[in-house]
Amino acid sequence: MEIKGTENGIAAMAACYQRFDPAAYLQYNYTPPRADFERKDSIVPWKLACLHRAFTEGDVSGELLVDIGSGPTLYQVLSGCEVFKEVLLTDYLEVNRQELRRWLQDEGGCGLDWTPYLQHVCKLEGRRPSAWTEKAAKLRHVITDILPIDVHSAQPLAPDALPSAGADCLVSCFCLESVSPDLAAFTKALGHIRKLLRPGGHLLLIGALGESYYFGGPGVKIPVVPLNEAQVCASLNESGYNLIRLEVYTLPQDMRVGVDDVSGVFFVKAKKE
Ligand SMILES: Nc1ncnc2c1ncn2[C@@H]1O[C@@H](CSCCNC[C@@H]2Cc3ccc([N+](=O)[O-])cc3CN2)[C@@H](O)[C@H]1O
Repeated sequence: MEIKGTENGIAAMAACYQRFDPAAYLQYNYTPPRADFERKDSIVPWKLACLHRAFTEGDVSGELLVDIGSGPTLYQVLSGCEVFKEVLLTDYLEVNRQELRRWLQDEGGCGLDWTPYLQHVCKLEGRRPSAWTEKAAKLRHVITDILPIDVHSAQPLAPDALPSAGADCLVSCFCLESVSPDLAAFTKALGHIRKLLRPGGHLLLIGALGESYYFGGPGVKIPVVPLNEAQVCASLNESGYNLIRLEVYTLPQDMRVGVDDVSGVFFVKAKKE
């Protein structure tokens, strides 16, 4: 019964995503107060600091970084693009892949101005904020493709998408728990993406704690499997990762803006032994 339930849940989830609105989603989550670079306790600066530290503390290296479920956002690879020669972005929806392509081709009409994000990460790297144009150029150089992905498939990417050895590092932000109908599906998806990673490679995972829904557009209410820290740790362990670090951010009241019922955000650095 459980399996049947999960299959139906995954199909229902896919139907929800047909109504996902990238522009609205960007406005809900990637503008102030959640993305306020003047506020020490804003969520996006916290996420960027976690990613900067994880990519630059010396144990993460290689050629290829793959971002799992990029959505219409780029912030997740702003630090990684300085460490890896090649970055692949992925998403389930063509509307999101198109949004990313628009930015990459610098043709204007993007749903969000990423300049403040680029400037903030330059600051984290000890560079002058005006170096953001170099970082933008670097990003446009290292991102070599934007691929379709389905984390519920035992083979999430097309067979020839990655070198046979796999990716050297995976990053995934707010994806798995938002596309999984239950904890079993979340854990299984972690196992599916693990196969994309070479032995010794790292997984950098950011996700929501206590989230049961979010709005992917006006009136587009998308169910989320609510997770707590213990479940995240157990799922990582069960799906074959070694946990290196788990950090938690608890949302201040004024970050709860009605677009979801998130209570916290987790950051995980883990390794595939
Ligand atoms: N089967 C699939 N495989 C892979 N990707 C898939 C699949 N189905 C949909 N997708 C793809 O995954 C989706 C990724 S966006 C998911 C949004 N996650 C929840 C949202 C995000 C968010 C952001 C920021 C903050 N905060 O506190 O600052 C909180 C929150 C919590 N609410 C979307 O791109 C879809 O296109």
